[in-house]
Amino acid sequence: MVEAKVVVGNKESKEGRKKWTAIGAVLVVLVAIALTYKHAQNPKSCRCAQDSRKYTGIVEDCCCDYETVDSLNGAVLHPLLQELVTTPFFRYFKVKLWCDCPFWPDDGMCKLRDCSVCECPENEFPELFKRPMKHSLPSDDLKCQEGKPQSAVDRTLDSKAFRGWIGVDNPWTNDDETENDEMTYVNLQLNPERYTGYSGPSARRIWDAIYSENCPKYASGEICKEKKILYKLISGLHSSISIHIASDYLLDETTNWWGRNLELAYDRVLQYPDRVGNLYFTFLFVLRAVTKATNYLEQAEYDTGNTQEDLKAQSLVRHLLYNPKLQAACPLPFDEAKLWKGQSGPELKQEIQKHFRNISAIMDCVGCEKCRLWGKLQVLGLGTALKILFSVDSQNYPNQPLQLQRNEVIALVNLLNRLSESIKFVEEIVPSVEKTMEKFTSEPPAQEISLWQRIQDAVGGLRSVKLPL
Ligand SMILES: Cc1cc2nc3c(=O)[nH]c(=O)nc-3n(C[C@H](O)[C@H](O)[C@H](O)COP(=O)(O)OP(=O)(O)OC[C@H]3O[C@@H](n4cnc5c(N)ncnc54)[C@H](O)[C@@H]3O)c2cc1C
Repeated sequence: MVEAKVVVGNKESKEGRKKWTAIGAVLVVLVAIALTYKHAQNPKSCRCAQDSRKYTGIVEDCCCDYETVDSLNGAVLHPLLQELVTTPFFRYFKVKLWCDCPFWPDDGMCKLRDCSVCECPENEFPELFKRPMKHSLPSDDLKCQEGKPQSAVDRTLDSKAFRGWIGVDNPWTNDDETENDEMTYVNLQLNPERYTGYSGPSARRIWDAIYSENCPKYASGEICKEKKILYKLISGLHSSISIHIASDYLLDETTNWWGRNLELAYDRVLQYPDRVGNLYFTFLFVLRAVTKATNYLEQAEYDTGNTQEDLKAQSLVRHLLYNPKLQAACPLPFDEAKLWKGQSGPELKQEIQKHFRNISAIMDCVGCEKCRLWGKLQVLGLGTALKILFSVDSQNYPNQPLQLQRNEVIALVNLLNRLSESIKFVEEIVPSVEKTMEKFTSEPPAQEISLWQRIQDAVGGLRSVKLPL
């Protein structure tokens, strides 16, 4: 009996399996039809389901892919730069903070005290920084040369051997960087780039003015590659600024609670693949400038009077310039040699230079001190990258060596660090945001209210909520 029951039971279960297989097959067909229909309605959501990692392949106009940038940045560049920018040499930036707008009067719309910059007390910044010309060569000082110019010593060798900081003009930027009473030193570590509340028509007018500098004459027609590059640099910087606002946002003003605002990151940057692409482009462009200036940066002096910290800065710079992983994975992040070719090259370069100088001048119109500080620093950083890549050709003209000001080097490295932080943020956040967006788009609209709560929860482990100050 027992055996018979077992046999009957097996028979029953076989039939049952057949029945369930048939139901399963029908379900599979139904799901396939539903997915095909959904894909036709919303192709993006299906793509996201298959691959939540949106950014793959070569970064447009660059020589390196997204995956390599992410892994290099995470493993090498980000940790290195984070340490480098805390050294005394790189943390003090000289800047004119007066709002001295040549285009329209200041209409600052800054709402928060976080807008203002904490300047350095006199005794805080390095002694050596106060005497910037101490190391420069008195090449045009004719007082001690007894009249005849030919009696002057040829200092070519000296100036090669001597690696002091001198004041040289940057044709890409507007500011007069030479020492004057209007300049203040700011400790960048005390003034992080984050949410300040600066917004509305004032901020919008600045961005509009900056973008209109890109192609004022070509708005209707084609943009040449060089102009496109200027646009991409500005857009990449804009993405980075928005990411910093989102990553350090005042979530609750009454309790002074700071943390990540992922909705803002998504609304302003992540939902636009071109803005993310431009961020990666700008990062690679600046990285290329840094590596191209290797000889100069390697030999430069990083003196602030604090031997231990200065040696650390020098050693970190070398690690950055000669990193084997960087050299192997992304030896030429961006190929500047492809630009400025053809007959109109030099004029085009001058024209773009003029536009970039205007962008630099517009920074004086930013109606929020802290935004102005970081705006000026990062535009100077971009101007320095442009100068390194396009205004100096020491390979073909060895008698025109690259010369940078201390402030330019500080701006360049701090800009690279800011971009590296933004890339890290995007890389960490994109898969979770995309996945949550995918789930969200496949669920009924009743869930809408909790979307950002769910994204926050999904990336909860990555969140770094700041305690009230
Ligand atoms: C130089 C500068 C520095 C600033 N620094 C800070 C700061 O440190 N902290 C702070 O809280 N605020 C800062 N702001 C203000 C901030 O950038 C925004 O302007 C503000 O938060 C209002 O944002 P919004 O939503 O109106 O869009 P905005 O960011 O002002 O953008 C304006 C328009 O530009 C376009 N756009 C946006 N992003 C891109 C992109 N990546 N590429 C191409 N086009 C784009 C869009 O059409 C958008 O509507 C700064 C502004 C400027 C001009």
